[in-house]
Amino acid sequence: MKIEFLGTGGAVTIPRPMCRCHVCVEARKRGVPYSRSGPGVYVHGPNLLIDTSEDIYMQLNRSGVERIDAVTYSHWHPDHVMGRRVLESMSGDFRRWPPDVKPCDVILPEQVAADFEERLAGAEHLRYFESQGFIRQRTLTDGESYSSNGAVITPIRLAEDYVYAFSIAESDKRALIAMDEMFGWVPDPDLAGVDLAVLPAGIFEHHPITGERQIHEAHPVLKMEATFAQTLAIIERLNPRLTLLTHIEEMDGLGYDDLQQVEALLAESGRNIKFAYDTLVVEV
Ligand SMILES: Nc1ccn([C@@H]2O[C@@H]3COP(=O)(O)O[C@H]3[C@H]2O)c(=O)n1
Repeated sequence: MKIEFLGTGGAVTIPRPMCRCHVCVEARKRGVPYSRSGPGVYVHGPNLLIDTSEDIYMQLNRSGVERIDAVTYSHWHPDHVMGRRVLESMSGDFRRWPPDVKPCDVILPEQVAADFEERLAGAEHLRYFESQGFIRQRTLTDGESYSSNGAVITPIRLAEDYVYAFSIAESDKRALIAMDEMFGWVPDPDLAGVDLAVLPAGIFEHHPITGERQIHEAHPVLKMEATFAQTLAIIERLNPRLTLLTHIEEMDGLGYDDLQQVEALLAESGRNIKFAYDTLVVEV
């Protein structure tokens, strides 16, 4: 299987509109890999799209994706779902009569399905798409898996229990893809040693090169969002062959070159941890 990073930004993408910080100015000038659009990953093989940020239209048009056999969502947050109308645009037949629509499977882990009923009109929107034949919805109870083109996809509920990571097994390869929300998560031992882990980088309480504090110790976000240091501890336990970090927030003020330096420091201590960037494709 191949993992394609459609977007490696977080809730605040890079560049942030009208921001004049050096990271945003550089991203506006240089584009990818300095720019980072909304969170989204596509898995070639199962042909599975994970999350649809507001940037999904641009991302799919820019990408090597030729068909989507299934879409799933990690959680209800707006930065991960607000591009969902792509399900209509990619499947709808608006001229033939009767229309020749090929529905796409939308696989919802049970808590995500429940949260879509309460949040951002997600369930209403998906029910409309289903009524038009654009999608077929399927809710997975926790522990249940879904097969697509020979790959087995299992949602894994995180400590932030409204959020799921996805274990994807295809022939003798295993990938773990977590789109966000590592706070408090202790990976199950049976996940140890996956070939590839895709994880959110976490927020940078300290500058990863200078060590300088970047987030006030009393900031409430430190009680809600995993930090980069906490993410590194999770990686220690998970012990993947390769880790790719994503969901990199503009407000952390780290550009692509900064993160390349961090990669080099991690490699010096024998850790195979890299920062993903928009359009990156990795063979597992
Ligand atoms: N003070 C804050 C608040 C939030 N955040 C990031 O914004 C994201 C909001 O949605 P999320 O996907 O839960 O992840 C949050 C943090 O990355 C942040 O980095 N700093």
